[in-house]
Amino acid sequence: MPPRCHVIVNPTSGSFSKASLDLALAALRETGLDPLLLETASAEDPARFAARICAEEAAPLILVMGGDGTLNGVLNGLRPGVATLGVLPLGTANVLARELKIRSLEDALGRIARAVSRPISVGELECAGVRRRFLLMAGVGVDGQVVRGVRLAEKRLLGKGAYLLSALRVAGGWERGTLQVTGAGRSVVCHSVIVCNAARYGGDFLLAPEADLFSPGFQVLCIEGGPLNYLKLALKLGLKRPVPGRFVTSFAASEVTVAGDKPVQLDGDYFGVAPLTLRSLGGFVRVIC
Ligand SMILES: Nc1ncnc2c1ncn2[C@@H]1O[C@H](COP(=O)(O)OP(=O)(O)OP(=O)(O)O)[C@@H](O)[C@H]1O
Repeated sequence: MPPRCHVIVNPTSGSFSKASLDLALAALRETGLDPLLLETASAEDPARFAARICAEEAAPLILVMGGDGTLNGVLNGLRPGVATLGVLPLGTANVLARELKIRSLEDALGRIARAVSRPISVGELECAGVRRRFLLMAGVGVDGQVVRGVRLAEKRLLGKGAYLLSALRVAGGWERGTLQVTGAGRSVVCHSVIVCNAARYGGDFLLAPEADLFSPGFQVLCIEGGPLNYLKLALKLGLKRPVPGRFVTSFAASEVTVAGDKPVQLDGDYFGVAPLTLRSLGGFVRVIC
């Protein structure tokens, strides 16, 4: 019997199409795999499906067709060190796929056929007794506010443009409070913090080149100041220039606490409100790369 793989598909993700799904299933069968399709019907399904698969199989291969939010859901249903994940990017930003330098669906299918995988580290957030894992980044402050303010209808219509609209609304009602970020013997008072488990952010923008999915630990970027500083930061990222050091304090840490009461985003989806603690979990899951 051909080896089984589970294909968790989010039909609501940014660039999903029935044609892509059919192409992927046919390619997987051609590779000699037996794909079992699990189509999500709600935002809770990715984690539920992953938990069920890990309860039933010792070393499952789970392929995720969707974006970073669906991958985050799957990550949160996994048992540590058990599964191998494959990414079939059909989301809006597809940051994990970009981080793994996956260029297209066809490229992703080629990598699954070659079956080379490596363990990656992930992050775990703890907030008011709730734990949630993340693959890419946790943002507290302005980017949490921007993600919270994204309207679904605008995202469907404009894709990434919906984040720009939300950012304009955030700039219009600027909030001046501070956060206290503590980790690796440092304590920084700032306006926002982005704790990076991966180097890229929001697409192909290289925010934290020192952060490495394949090594434990985070790169912590503490941002000070008002809207002008965030605009400068966005322009530098857009122009592929290094992040400015004058108002961004950057350090490496494997555990970070954030005190303050600002909105939090995890892997591009809204989570809730700080305070919180973030920990790096080394070698949590293998990923096809
Ligand atoms: N069937 C579904 N109905 C509604 N929401 C879903 C469904 N399946 C998954 N979701 C949730 O939708 C959110 C967005 O999905 P996903 O990340 O796949 O697409 P995206 O937002 O277009 O891509 P990216 O995150 O890469 O920008 C995730 O939080 C995911 O858990």
